[in-house]
Amino acid sequence: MRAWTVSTSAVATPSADTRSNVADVRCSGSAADLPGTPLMVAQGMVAQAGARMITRPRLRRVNEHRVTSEVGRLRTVLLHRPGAELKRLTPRNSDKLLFDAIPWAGRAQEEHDAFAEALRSRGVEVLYVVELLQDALEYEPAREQAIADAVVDLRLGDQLRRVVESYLRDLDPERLAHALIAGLAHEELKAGHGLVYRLMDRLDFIIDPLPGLLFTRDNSTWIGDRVAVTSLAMEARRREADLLGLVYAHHPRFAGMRPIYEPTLEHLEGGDVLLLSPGVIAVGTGERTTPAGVERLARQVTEAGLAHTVLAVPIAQERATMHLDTVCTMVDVDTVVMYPPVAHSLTAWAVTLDGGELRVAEPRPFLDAAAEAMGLDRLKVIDTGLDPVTAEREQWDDGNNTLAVAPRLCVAYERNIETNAQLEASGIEVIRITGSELGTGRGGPRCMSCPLLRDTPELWNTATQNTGT
Ligand SMILES: NC(=[NH2+])NCCC[C@H](N)C(=O)O
Repeated sequence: MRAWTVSTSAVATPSADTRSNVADVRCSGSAADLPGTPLMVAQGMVAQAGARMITRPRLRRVNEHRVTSEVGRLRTVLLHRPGAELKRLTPRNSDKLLFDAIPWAGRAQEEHDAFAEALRSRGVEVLYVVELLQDALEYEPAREQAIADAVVDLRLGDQLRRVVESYLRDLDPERLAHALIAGLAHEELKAGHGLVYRLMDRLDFIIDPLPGLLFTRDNSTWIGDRVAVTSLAMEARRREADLLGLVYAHHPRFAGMRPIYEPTLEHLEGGDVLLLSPGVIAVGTGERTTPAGVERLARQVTEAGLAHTVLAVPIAQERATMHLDTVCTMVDVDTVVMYPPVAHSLTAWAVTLDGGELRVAEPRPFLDAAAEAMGLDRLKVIDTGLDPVTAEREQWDDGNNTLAVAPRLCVAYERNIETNAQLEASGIEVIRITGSELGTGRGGPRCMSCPLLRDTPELWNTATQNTGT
């Protein structure tokens, strides 16, 4: 990774308006290959997130975000600390909001803080969605877009829509971000008269909460130096991508970056997207990502030179395997951990760009197709060797959903005792975190994290293949 140093004298002075705190400065130090590249510099701000004071990051270079693999040393990650939206979950709405149980919100926050701390203690910069969103909402066009997205719901009708719009317009960025994420309950809006408001169930929401935002992997995912703002398949999660889209479009940290995918395109979720190696992407297709979504992504990334091969990997259309990363994650440059029943039965259809057209190869075993595209003799599988019942239980509890912090170092839920023991027996260091409450949403460390910057591992730094960067 390049070491950038920035003249601190160029950092703008603090003020409430993010825009006024953005300044162009010049690189110094080891930036000889990019002389005079402009830096976007946002001043350090302090924000209240829950009960904790968080200092916002200060310096960012345009396009300082880049992810070319699953396992390169993790430098920057985007998380969402679960908040009031978890307290909206009830037995009546949890199915629709895609949670399998009602989480104890305070404990979930503690678990999440420990997750973030485990990453920080390994030198990872942790960003929070809510802070980036609040910053973005300082901009009038971002506010307008956010409000328009929130009231598009046809359930509202014209009259109530106008009331909600004017309610949201009166909120400052912090409270607006809160309403967009935690939702707006019927009782919170004193809309008084009006047919829709009066006929609505008192326990219903005018703006639905977004508990799924916890799983930042799904609503946006980075490929090289571009972000894919995804097209979420489940109604309950669609607005998440709108919020991430706002962040990437309006936050100065991402100025100049054009997304490679958008929520208006065919369904594609980040949990299905695995960056096997620079230039090679596996994309699961099942309950969430559609074949059309894989085809669209393949076109976008091959035409942009971000990848040379996209492997379409069909997975069972079931809740237990909603994304490819529920059954397979990478723990080293040439090693995956996989749910045993699928390890040798998954297939892959290799898609490449040939004379402007997408060419689709005949399906082959996933492990073979992946190894070939990655230029490896073989892709190693950590065979957890578990009996079928333990394997099924631990898969359900996201045992295969690890987050690599570096090659052979990953974060995993502690409860998956057998899977973690097998990982360690194979030479993978495991950072264990508790997830009894976080896991009620059916997602593990990989689902709860969106890497923004990883080093490219040594193996591929020297490789001659198309790196897509
Ligand atoms: N990448 C993942 N596996 N994400 C898990 C998402 C879980 C979430 N409750 C959903 O159903 O959408």
